[in-house]
Amino acid sequence: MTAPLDTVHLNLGARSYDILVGDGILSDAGSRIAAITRGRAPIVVTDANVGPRHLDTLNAALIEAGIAPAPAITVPAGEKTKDFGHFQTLLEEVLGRGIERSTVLLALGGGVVGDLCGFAAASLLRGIDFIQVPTTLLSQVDSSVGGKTGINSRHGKNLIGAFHQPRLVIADTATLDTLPKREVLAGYAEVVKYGLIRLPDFFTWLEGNGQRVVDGDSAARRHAVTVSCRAKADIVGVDERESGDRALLNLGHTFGHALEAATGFGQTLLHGEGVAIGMVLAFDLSVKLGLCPADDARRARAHLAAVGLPVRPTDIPGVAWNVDELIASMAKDKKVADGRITFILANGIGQAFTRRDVDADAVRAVLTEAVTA
Ligand SMILES: NC(=O)c1ccc[n+]([C@@H]2O[C@H](COP(=O)([O-])OP(=O)(O)OC[C@H]3O[C@@H](n4cnc5c(N)ncnc54)[C@H](O)[C@@H]3O)[C@@H](O)[C@H]2O)c1
Ligand SMILES: O=C(O)C(=O)C[C@@H](O)[C@H](O)[C@H](O)COP(=O)(O)O
Ligand SMILES: [Zn+2]
Repeated sequence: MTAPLDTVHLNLGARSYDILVGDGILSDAGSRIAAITRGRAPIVVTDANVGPRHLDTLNAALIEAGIAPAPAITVPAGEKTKDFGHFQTLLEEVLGRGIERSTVLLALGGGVVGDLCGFAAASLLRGIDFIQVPTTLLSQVDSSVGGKTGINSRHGKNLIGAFHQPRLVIADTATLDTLPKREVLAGYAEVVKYGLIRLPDFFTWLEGNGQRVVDGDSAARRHAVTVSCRAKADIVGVDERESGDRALLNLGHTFGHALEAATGFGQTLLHGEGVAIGMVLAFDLSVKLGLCPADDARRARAHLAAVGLPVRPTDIPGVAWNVDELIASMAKDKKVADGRITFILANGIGQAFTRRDVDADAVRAVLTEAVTA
């Protein structure tokens, strides 16, 4: 039985690849994987939550394609795994398997596994192939696509990494059936991001149907993942290395990454939750600067809140936010140029743009209001 799938193509010349989206497609994916590994077993990297739930399906697909699976490498679950220590351990473990330049890594998991495994693939033997099998909503709509890989530093989020494109992405939306609700919501923030950046009609669709996506309705979920992947592929296809429009995908992230850093990259604030709050702050800043109608900011905030996402820092219990620290952290953002932070702002829903010279007093005022609200 072959499950129906949508194919999104990311066009990057010699580095082009397909993103396959569908409900239950992992079981049928063995031959697609075998075509890349040339019939050999990939080295699967997964985490302690995902392996027990989805490794059997992947291994059965490999066996059906005539591949005897190798034992998977399991890393601890969670954001703290995206650090130097776990990166080193992973590299040594993969090297211990006796790899060649034709060895293929396969990331089975969320954005943490994908970013870590992708960076390992970028580094080992100066670059080997890897395949993404994302198992969180966030990784299916965002992190598995586009080739940003890396780890965090004590100086900030994703400050060490490489652009390294996967050879194939297999987004089986059925894997989301085992994902905890809080993680589904965190991923949903990145779905909303595409609407807020440049797809106003998609945002309107989400206002009416987003709850179905969050609740795991199969058709709605597949539609949301496919539209998101198409939106990201369109942007990355013209600006792989973020010299222009790719920065729009960072809507909410300058604030969000600073909020994540302030909470120590753990369970207090998930990446997607930081992005939800950050997008609301970006819209608030746009309104304060007279660039965006207040009603558009209200709609963005209202929708994120309606599905159950945090929309202001004070929605996160038990954190004493420090505005100076947040601003210092934002100053280490990768989009800083000539000492000035680049913000992603919006003229309205679906009308995001980048702006370098943002009034520092306005940024401080927006943050101060948000942490005291
Ligand atoms: N490279 C990019 O372009 C990009 C884009 C967005 C986010 N990111 C990064 O992605 C990371 C966040 O990714 P994430 O939200 O997927 O987090 P994650 O990888 O930590 O996964 C979230 C949690 O869900 C568990 N999990 C994963 N799949 C599961 C499943 N199917 N069933 C049950 N549990 C499951 C994981 O073990 C983990 O505990 C952040 O580090 C962020 O910076 C990268
Ligand atoms: O792919 C991109 O480009 C993005 O910005 C997607 C973001 O959702 C993602 O969180 C990314 O990792 C952030 O990139 P960074 O360069 O700000 O670390
Ligand atoms: Zn993100």
